[in-house]
Amino acid sequence: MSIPFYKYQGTGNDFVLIDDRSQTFPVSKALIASICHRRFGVGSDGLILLQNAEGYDFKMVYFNADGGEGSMCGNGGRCVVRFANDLGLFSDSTKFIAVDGEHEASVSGDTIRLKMSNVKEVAQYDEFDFINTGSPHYITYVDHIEEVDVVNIGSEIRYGSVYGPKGGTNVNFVEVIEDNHLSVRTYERGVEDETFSCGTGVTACALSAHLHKGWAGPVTVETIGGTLEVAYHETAPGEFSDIYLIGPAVKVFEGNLDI
Ligand SMILES: N[C@H](CCC[C@H](N)C(=O)O)C(=O)O
Repeated sequence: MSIPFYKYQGTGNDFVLIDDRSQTFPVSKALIASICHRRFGVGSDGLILLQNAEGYDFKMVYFNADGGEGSMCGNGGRCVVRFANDLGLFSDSTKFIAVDGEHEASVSGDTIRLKMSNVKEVAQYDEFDFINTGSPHYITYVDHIEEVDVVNIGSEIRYGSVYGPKGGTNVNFVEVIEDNHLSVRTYERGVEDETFSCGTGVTACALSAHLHKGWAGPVTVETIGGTLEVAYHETAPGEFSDIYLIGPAVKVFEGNLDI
């Protein structure tokens, strides 16, 4: 069977997108992992099905590269918004549903502005912060981000005794560049590697930095794959609404999967 697919990337976080409005894609962990595999498949950090949903322009169903159904993906969200726009499902602004609830987004040129779920709780510890921005994020601050062994330290924390048994966590390393400006590198669970950018992670780091530094935002965040911006409103100490993840998302190529 031959299934058309589209490859998109947002700041180097790349995804296979499938128009599954007919809901005929044969979801299986092994199949999705093989499509995402960088040697045997198309190669991507995840796979997203665009499906119909009543009352919304579309539904986003996200899978990590290991084939497991993931929690929210911020860069994938921006890519599926661009995909829906390319398919003609909306013109400037959209409302869609994902695993963590409803999202609004708008498209302006190359830039996608995606509204993220509200954050009601930030856990702060001596060594790190923990924030769920649709996906779980461990956040720790470093002085020289280019020297961090992201894969080894990240996987120790992801599989460690605190978060391992709870389903794991994504692990972010943050260097403060100047006021309202960060550099972030992320170990992503489900990919089990460093990715070029992680949208929910970048969002969590911006909120964490706001609490540490008292910045007004928006916060500009450098990732390996490019620059993102996070705007937010702190409604009460450690509670945020109107959180927006802003940055580019583009189509790279399209083809057919022989499965
Ligand atoms: N790349 C994604 C995160 C995917 C979430 C996933 N790695 C997990 O928590 O299972 C992002 O841009 O937000």
